[in-house]
Amino acid sequence: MNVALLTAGGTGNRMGQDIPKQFMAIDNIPVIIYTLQAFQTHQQIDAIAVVCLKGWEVALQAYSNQFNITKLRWIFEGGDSNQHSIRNGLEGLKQGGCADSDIVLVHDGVRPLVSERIISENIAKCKEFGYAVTGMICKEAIMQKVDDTVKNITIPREELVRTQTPHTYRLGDLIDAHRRAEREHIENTVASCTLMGALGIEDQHLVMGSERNGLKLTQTEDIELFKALIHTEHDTWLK
Ligand SMILES: Nc1ccn([C@@H]2O[C@H](COP(=O)(O)OP(=O)(O)OP(=O)(O)O)[C@@H](O)[C@H]2O)c(=O)n1
Ligand SMILES: C[C@](O)(CO)[C@H](O)COP(=O)(O)O
Repeated sequence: MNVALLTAGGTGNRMGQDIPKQFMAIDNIPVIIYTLQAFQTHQQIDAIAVVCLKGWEVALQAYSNQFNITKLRWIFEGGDSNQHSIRNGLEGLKQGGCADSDIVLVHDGVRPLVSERIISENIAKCKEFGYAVTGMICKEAIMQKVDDTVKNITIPREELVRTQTPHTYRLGDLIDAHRRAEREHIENTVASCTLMGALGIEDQHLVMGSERNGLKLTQTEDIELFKALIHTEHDTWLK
C-alpha cells in the first residue's frame, strides 16, 4: 500500500494570520484541501493520513467531506515540532494497521503544488532503492552568512540540493529511524531526510522536484504567488 502522510500540525507563526495557514481559504478552498487533492487524484495513492494541529481535527474532517477527499483514512494529533508530528503520524499508521513494507510519502500540508510526476517518481525510487527525497539542484551562487558578511563555501552548487517534499520510505524503516532518534535524543531535525542523514543513512535517492513544488506557503507573499499560479492554470481540478 502507498500512503501519503501530510503534516498539518504547525501554527504558521511566520504567516502571521489569525488562523493556521493550512486552513486559510484561497478562492474559498482551504490550503490543506489543495494538497490533499493532489494525493486524492493520484492513482497509486491508496490512503491518506494527516497529522493535524490540535483543535482543528473536526474542521479538517468537515472540509474533507465537503471536498470529497475519500482517501483520507486517518487524522492524528500533531506534536510540538515537525519531527514530533511525523513521529505521531508514523506511530498512528502502525497502530492503524499499516505494514512495515508499506510506502509512506511524508509531505508538507502547505506545499500544495506537488505534481503527479513527483509523486510517481517518489514511489518508484522508494520501491527500487528504499529511500527517496525530492529536491532541486541549486542554480544560484551559494555563500555562507557570517554575521553580516557572506563568504565562499567549498561545496560546488551542483552538489547542493534544496530539499522539498515528499520524503518517501518504507514505514518500518522510517519508524525505526524516528524511534532511534528519540532514544538518542536527536531532536528537531527539520525533515525526515535530515533525520535519516543524522542517523547515517547515505543512499537517499533524489527525485527532481520543481519550482512549483518549491512553493511552501510560509509567508504572506507566498499566498500571492500561489494565487497567481492557480489563476493562470487551465487544467486545474477547480475548473
Ligand atoms: N509542530 C509542527 C510544525 C510543523 N508542521 C507542519 O510541517 C509543515 C512545514 O512546516 P512550516 O512551514 O514550518 O509550518 P509551521 O511550523 O506551521 O510554520 P511557522 O514555523 O511559521 O510557525 C507544515 O505543513 C506544518 O503544518 C507540523 O506538522 N507540526
Ligand atoms: C520539510 C521541508 O519542507 C523540506 O524542505 C523543510 O525542511 C521544512 O522546514 P520548516 O522550517 O519546517 O519550514
